[in-house]
Amino acid sequence: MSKIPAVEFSHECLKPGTESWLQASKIIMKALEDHGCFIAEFKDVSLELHNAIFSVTEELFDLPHETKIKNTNLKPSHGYIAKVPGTPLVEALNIDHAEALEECRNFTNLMWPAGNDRFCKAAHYYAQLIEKLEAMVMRMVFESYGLEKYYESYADAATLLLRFLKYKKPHDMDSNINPIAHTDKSFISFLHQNNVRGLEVMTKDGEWFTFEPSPSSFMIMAGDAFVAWSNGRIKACYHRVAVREEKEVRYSLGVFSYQKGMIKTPDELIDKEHPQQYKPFDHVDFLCYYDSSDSRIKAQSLIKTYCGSGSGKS
Ligand SMILES: O=C(O)CCC(=O)C(=O)O
Ligand SMILES: [Fe+2]
Repeated sequence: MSKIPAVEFSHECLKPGTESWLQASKIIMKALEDHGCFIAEFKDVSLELHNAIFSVTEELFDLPHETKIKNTNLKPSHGYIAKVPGTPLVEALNIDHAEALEECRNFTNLMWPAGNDRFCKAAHYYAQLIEKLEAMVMRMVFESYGLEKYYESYADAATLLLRFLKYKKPHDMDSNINPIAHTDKSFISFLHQNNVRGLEVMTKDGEWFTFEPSPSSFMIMAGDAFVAWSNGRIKACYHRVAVREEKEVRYSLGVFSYQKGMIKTPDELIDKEHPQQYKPFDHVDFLCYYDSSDSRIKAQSLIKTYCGSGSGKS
């Protein structure tokens, strides 16, 4: 059985160009091309920070429904998500551009008009840490493909969506709390969970792998946009949430990286052996396309249908 590789990351210790950096790059590239995911043991996230962020997450979900619905966004799945048919016990709130303190503050003031500095600080600090992790991972990918000259423009166009998720335990067997298996629409996603396991990813052998919760463990998954950018070299991680434990409510945090504007496969990744598989596309437009698709096909990645070279998109 293939296991998902785990790599130790630390902003302080893992420096570009060092032997440990090159080693980590090799492991993550193979994992992204094989499974579409890997586990990061991100030492910058201490138990204390883990507890702090999940404590404010609980506080957020304890707010009344009337308050939570104020979290709106024109982009699909970027605002309050609740009472979705089929999964009524899953709830999510989202901070778009969470890397910007201003956006964390706006969200906080919307949820707590009298202010909640503890929440704002924890959310922004967490987003900044993931931003550092994202930068390390993506720099490794660009370098591994010999595309470091494009890294800065990628980083300038990257935005982070911070999602808080809650899975309530069902009181009856009829209500399902587990959303359908899917691939993310993001470029790359970072998943972190409280002490209740639930996230499962599909390995290259088609088996479900359970991600064990730990305060500094992150499941890093490639989304559909990453697949198109890499001309199909990187796989999108197919995953699902299956909460099997009865005892507690599950909370998780997702950080999803999106690109502002167009995503285009670098010319260097296109040649005779690797003909262009995806046409350039706008990331938000792809999200809208997915959102308006029939829910029966939502389990599929849809990126091929949307902008695959054989698709109708010109
Ligand atoms: O809760 C999780 O661990 C996963 C959530 C997820 O897959 C998503 O929001 O796309
Ligand atoms: Fe997902």
